[in-house]
Amino acid sequence: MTGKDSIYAAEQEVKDFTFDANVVEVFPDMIQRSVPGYATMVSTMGKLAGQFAQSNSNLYDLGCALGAVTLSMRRNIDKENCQIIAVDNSAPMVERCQLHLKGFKSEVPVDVQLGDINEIEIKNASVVAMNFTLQFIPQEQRQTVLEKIYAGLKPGGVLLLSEKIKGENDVKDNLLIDLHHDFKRQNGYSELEISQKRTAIENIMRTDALSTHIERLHTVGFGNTQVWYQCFNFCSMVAIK
Ligand SMILES: Nc1ncnc2c1ncn2[C@@H]1O[C@H](C[S@+](CC[C@H]([NH3+])C(=O)[O-])CC(=O)[O-])[C@@H](O)[C@H]1O
Ligand SMILES: O=C(O)C(=O)Cc1ccccc1
Repeated sequence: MTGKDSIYAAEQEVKDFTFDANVVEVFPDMIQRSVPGYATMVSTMGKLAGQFAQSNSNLYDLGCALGAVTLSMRRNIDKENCQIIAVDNSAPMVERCQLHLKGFKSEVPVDVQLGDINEIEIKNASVVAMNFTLQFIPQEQRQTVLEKIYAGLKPGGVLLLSEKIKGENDVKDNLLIDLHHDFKRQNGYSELEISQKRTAIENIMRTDALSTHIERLHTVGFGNTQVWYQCFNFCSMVAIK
């Protein structure tokens, strides 16, 4: 069973963060204590998926981790002949996700795939969800990924995108970072855990400003983009084709 995140509790030589078996064990606790509004984002993405799902189409959960968004989307789909394709490039995540999904019954088929977002095909999609995943794609590749998603979406289809964001200048960025660190402290993380985690993700998770995200979504063709959630430096958007 999953446990409490104490990965950075002891002082250590901090290496780049990876989604390995140790992280899988504590992932639900880690994400719940680290991301303000995570449960709200997951449940609302499910509602939006239910609203935008089209009959005879695919719904994608890219960077599915343990499948929280997949489960939330699946609970809300009431259209005929939909299937969910959940993708993650971490083998231990995919393995645990498959196990986890078996615990819930549904009519909607789910295909959990080990794969890289840069390499998978997106086709006949009414909904594509990326809940804190684009941030792990190198910045110079993000537009290409979004172009592929846009091309694979049906007219009226949506991208549901949640991201940790950077403030628009250093003053605003530091204000958001301080509020987020306070949130983590309140959730029981020590100063050492907060600072070692920050070091672990600084090379592998580069955040963009919200304005960069919005401009990029418009550049690839999305006509309507709406931010529907923001708390500190955590944000969720819906982009409609
Ligand atoms: N190139 C890639 N291709 C596929 N997967 C990737 C890639 N890069 C990273 N990942 C995967 O993206 C997920 C990011 S976690 C998403 C939470 C989930 N959406 C949730 O709603 O609970 C967010 C976080 O922990 O910061 C991990 O499982 C990675 O293995
Ligand atoms: O763990 C943290 O403090 C982070 O900021 C990383 C993060 C960002 C978004 C989703 C999950 C974890």
